[in-house]
Amino acid sequence: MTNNQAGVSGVAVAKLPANEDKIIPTASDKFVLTPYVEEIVQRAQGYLKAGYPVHFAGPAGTGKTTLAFHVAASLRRPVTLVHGNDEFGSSDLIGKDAGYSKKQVIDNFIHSVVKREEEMMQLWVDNRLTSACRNGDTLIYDEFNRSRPEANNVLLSVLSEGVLNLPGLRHRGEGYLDVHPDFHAIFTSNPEEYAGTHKAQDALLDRMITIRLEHPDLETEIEIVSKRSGIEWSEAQRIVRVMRTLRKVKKNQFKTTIRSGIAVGKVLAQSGGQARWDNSNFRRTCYDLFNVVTTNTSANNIKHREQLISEVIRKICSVKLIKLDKN
Ligand SMILES: Nc1ncnc2c1ncn2[C@@H]1O[C@H](COP(=O)(O)OP(=O)(O)OP(=O)(O)O)[C@@H](O)[C@H]1O
Repeated sequence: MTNNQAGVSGVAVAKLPANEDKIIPTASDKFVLTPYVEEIVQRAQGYLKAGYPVHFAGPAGTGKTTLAFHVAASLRRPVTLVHGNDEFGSSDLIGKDAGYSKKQVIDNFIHSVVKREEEMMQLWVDNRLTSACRNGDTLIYDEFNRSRPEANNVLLSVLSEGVLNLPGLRHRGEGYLDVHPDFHAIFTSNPEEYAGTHKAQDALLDRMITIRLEHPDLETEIEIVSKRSGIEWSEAQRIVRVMRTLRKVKKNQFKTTIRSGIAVGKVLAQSGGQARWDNSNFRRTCYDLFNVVTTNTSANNIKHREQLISEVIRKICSVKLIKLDKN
């Protein structure tokens, strides 16, 4: 990604003007807006309009970040993007002192007298949250629970009182910043992720409205896989039905996500083949993408899981898929 292009997998195309630490998201024709997506978008827009931050929470690949960008684009304000990070301190959000600047005046107006005046000034550099609050931008805080709760504490007064506490600027009489009325915040998190995440403080969750996302409905998944990979709708339908059937096999824990479906579709599009059981390339790609196992899974178990995937592909691909029912 270059400095002038930022985006979420091509869904919301975003531009970053040179010298600006911001993104201007614009609508993209790759974004899929089915009734399922539309309902979520409208709910989020309604909450933001009412002055509440929105939090998209859901498992990996359920479209949280894509939705966050799409909803942010509809606010027509620049977007400040922050990714949660375990190493963040509050200064990574608000800013910090960046040294001193020294001003020296040497007055030699009277020939025999030299007067020297020195002034030291502390230099402060705003970080992303501060500039978003100052300018009324939209903050997207992706995977905010990857940052430690202490780092996120600065958000409490921003979200409830509309005030950003900047202790580092107290000496300049700017210790509190009134948050710009156009400022909005959209958060994302994955409550199922336990590696590298922290439990968000209740006080923060209480200040936002959480929209829980699950895997989208059948129609939406097919549309996304088809549009994002470039394969025919009918081919995407087979891939998605394989994914959705595997998801129901609880014991084997197949974590098939739209992302893996898009990847299977892209490989298929590139090889020019079809999503059929007798296409060994297709079967192999499904094993590689859908059979995600841990390092200590035995070779026997991996084989068994591949057989299961193969059976599901055979079953799905042997029926004529013309009707779209929502299961
Ligand atoms: N409405 C949509 N239109 C088009 N593509 C979408 C849509 N929703 C999701 N996608 C695609 O699905 C994939 C997963 O979406 P996204 O990255 O937003 O999920 P996520 O929930 O943020 O995932 P993670 O938790 O892993 O970061 C991406 O490739 C994205 O482009």
